[in-house]
Amino acid sequence: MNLDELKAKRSKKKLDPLPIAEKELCDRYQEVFTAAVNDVLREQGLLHQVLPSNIVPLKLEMKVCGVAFTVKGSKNLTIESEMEQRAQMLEEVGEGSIVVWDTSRDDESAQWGEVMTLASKQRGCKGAIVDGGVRDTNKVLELEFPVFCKYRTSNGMLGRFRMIDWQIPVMIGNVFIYPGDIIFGDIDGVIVIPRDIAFDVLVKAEAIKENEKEIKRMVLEGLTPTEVVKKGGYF
Ligand SMILES: O=C([O-])CC(=O)C(=O)O
Ligand SMILES: [Mg+2]
Repeated sequence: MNLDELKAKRSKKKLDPLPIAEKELCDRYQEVFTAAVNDVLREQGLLHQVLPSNIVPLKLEMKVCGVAFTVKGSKNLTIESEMEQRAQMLEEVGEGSIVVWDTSRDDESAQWGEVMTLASKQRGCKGAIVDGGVRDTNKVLELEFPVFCKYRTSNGMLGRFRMIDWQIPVMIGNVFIYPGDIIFGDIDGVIVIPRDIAFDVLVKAEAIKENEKEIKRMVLEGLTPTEVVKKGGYF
C-alpha cells in the first residue's frame, strides 16, 4: 500500500487549473443537459457519477452548474461552537461554488435554510445540493436559489446534527465528490464531473446535443426507429 499517495489524494488540496475559466465552463454546462453529460461519462466507463435519485430539485425548472464546495456532517446533539463553526464554513464559500452536503444519510434535519441561502448567495454561491433537508422553503424559492435535496422539514440542524469538516472529499450514495469537482443539476437530478476531465466531457456533451438535433429531425421527418438506428441514430 502506498500510504503517501492515498493521503495526498484524500487530503485538502489546491484546485487544479481548468483549460478555460470556471465561469465559462459552468455557463456552457448549463446550456447542455445532465443526460448528455451522463452519456459521455458512460463512454468513459464512469457509471456511478449520479447522486441518489431521491435528491431532487425544489422546483422542476432549477438548473445549475458550479464548483463543489463540500461539507460533511452527521447526527450530533452537541451545540458548543456550532454556530461559529457554521459561520466560518459559510465565509469560505466562494464565487461560482455549489455547497454539497454529505450528511451521513441524515433523514431528520435541515442542513440548509433561508439565512444560509442569503449568506452564501452574497458570496457568489450558485446553489446547494443536500443529501438531507431544507427549511424556510418558500423563502429559499423566493430567493431563486437552486436547491436539490431529499426532503423539506422545519427541523433546524442545531442540537440534532452538525458539521464535521468541509472542503474534504465526501461520498453521497456511491459517488465520490472532491472539492473543485463540477456539479451539474437539472430536472433529471445531479451529476458529478471529476474536475480533471470536466472540459473534455463538456465538449463531448455539446457534440451530443448537436447530434441529437439531427436524430430528432430524422424522427420528425417520418423515418422509422429502425431507419433512424441504421443512419447512426439512437434513443
Ligand atoms: O436553522 C438552520 O439550520 C438553517 C436556517 O434556518 C437558515 O439558514 O435560515
Ligand atoms: Mg431559518
